[in-house]
Amino acid sequence: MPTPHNNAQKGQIAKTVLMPGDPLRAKFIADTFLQDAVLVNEVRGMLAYTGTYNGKPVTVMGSGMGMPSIGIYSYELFKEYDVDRIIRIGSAGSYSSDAKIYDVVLATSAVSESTYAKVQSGYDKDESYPSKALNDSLRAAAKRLGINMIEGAIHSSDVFYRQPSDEKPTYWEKLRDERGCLAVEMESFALFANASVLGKEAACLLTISDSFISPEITTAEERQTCFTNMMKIALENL
Ligand SMILES: O=P(O)(O)O[C@H]1O[C@H](CO)[C@@H](O)[C@H]1O
Ligand SMILES: O=c1cc[nH]c(=O)[nH]1
Repeated sequence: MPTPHNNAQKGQIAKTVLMPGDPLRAKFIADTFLQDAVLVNEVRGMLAYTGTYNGKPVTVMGSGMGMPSIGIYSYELFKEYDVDRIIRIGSAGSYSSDAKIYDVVLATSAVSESTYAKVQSGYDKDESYPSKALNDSLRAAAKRLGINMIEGAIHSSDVFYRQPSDEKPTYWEKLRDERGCLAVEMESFALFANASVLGKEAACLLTISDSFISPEITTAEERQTCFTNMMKIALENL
């Protein structure tokens, strides 16, 4: 029962899907952590693998970058493949001295300028929310592993490269100080909105890859391979 964007058969996708933006991060997770991983989608290079972790079935699939992209893939997974829960595992830029490079952030909400949810379902608020039960389960998994997580709102942005501006405070200082956003990424607002309208569960774990307040930055290779703590938490949650 393939879709225009996914040529997996229905039974080839597990009930729980881990979704990094980068399809090569999905391949890394399959190669590093899964047993008996099988490539089940490669349409548009959006690699998806299904295997097991400690005997539990799981699929890892790239979402691409931005809300339109994760909007398509997550909607199809929930609606056409009967997926119950999607855990995004992404990279993020820190807006706060509380979130340092390689720290893991658990999103408690996603604040966004995106029109995705309004257009998709008429939802006209600028903040969407993960599943409370799934977040609790991720907290318990992190605790079992002894991995520290920072929690808070995140900014889901439609724009990666903004034109420089002299505005003070900056847009990101306002998001931090007025909305409590710890960091920025580009997908969770749409993922949470899709899960909510379809009665499914979603959550988002992020690893800080760069910072708006200090010059620290990680390479593309590190982003692909070194974000293992959030991967371990998401897998332990199974
Ligand atoms: O590392 P991923 O999961 O792709 O997440 C972040 O990285 C991309 C931008 O570089 C955006 O997709 C953003 O959300
Ligand atoms: O969306 C993102 C992800 C990582 N770093 C950023 O600055 N933005």
